[in-house]
Amino acid sequence: MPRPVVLVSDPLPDDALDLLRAACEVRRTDGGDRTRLLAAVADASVLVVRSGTRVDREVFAHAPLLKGVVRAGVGLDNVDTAAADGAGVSVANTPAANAVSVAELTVGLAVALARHIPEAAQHVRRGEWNRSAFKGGELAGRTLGVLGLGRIGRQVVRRLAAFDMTVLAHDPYVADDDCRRAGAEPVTLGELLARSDLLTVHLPRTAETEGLIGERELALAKPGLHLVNTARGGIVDEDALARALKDGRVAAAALDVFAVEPPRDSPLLGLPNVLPTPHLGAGTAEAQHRAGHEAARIALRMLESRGLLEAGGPGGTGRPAAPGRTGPERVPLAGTGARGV
Ligand SMILES: NC(=O)c1ccc[n+]([C@@H]2O[C@H](COP(=O)([O-])OP(=O)(O)OC[C@H]3O[C@@H](n4cnc5c(N)ncnc54)[C@H](O)[C@@H]3O)[C@@H](O)[C@H]2O)c1
Ligand SMILES: O=C(O)CC[C@@H](O)C(=O)O
Repeated sequence: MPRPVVLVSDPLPDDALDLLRAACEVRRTDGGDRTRLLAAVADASVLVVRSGTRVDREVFAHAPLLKGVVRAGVGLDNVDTAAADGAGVSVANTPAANAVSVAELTVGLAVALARHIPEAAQHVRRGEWNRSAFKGGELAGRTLGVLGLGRIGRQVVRRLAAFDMTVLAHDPYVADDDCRRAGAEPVTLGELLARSDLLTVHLPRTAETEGLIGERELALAKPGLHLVNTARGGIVDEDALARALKDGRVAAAALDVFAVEPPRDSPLLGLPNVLPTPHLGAGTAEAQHRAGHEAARIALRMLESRGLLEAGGPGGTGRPAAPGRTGPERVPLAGTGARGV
């Protein structure tokens, strides 16, 4: 049987690539280079991406052999899952792989805002030593608002509750009892905004969540709010947030994500009370190792289930081979609650 082609169009750790190479022909391309991507995907049976590759109808039209797309990471907003369904292509992600890393970055950003750490570091580097210019505030005793109580939101609750914060959460898809068990008081979005000193966003970017925090919502926010977004750009409207930061309704924002990345034209970049990071939430060795390995194993399982790889091979599931299984069978997504087709 010829070795199936797995196209990897975003950075993946070497050990995950080795897992794929043991059973497949692995080809690399740059998902940001559209022309090369469309040419390279022509022979691919599985495409493995992170957030740098837009997988849309045009990609499926250029990929007659494609059976699966694997997103090494959480957000599937860069994959058109309806178009994949139409093309008979399975889609999977690695929903749990980077939750701890994103939660830890969120805590770091919250503390950095509260204590002016980036500005203070720049100050010292400039040879200055004016300690009173950087008076901060404690997180202890303040109120945390978590928007989106999924995997990452829950990890953030656990960590910031240990800072002695009062914790509120808004997530219409989580039952109140479950929310309380996770350590947060369930509240409406309006109450979350009105009561939170620190608001942290952990939603997927969907048609429903795009612009969810806009002018009207920011007007409801408690004066002096600190906002952290490590989820997706566009959930918080950037123009509205820029206005709120300029007039002081929002005191400071830490943003790991932007509506367009890199965010060259964002109205937020020039503001002194914005702490931007370059989409670093999953940027740890541990998260990338977990996501890369999980993505590689899912890719192998997809190939097995389509009869393109012997079951039980390197990294395989060990399930007995099922001759003739070439139909459009769906590979279950890793973890629970993830979306896919
Ligand atoms: N910065 C990064 O590098 C990075 C890394 C991983 C994930 N992310 C982003 O973080 C997001 C959250 O990740 P997760 O693993 O916690 O996902 P998750 O699916 O476990 O949780 C998302 C939660 O949002 C809730 N939700 C959906 N619509 C909502 C709405 N309108 N109002 C309130 N809650 C709503 C869902 O019910 C769910 O509980 C991902 O979708 C991804 O976009 C970013
Ligand atoms: O690929 C990345 O590093 C970003 C991952 C992150 O945004 C995700 O949704 O998992």
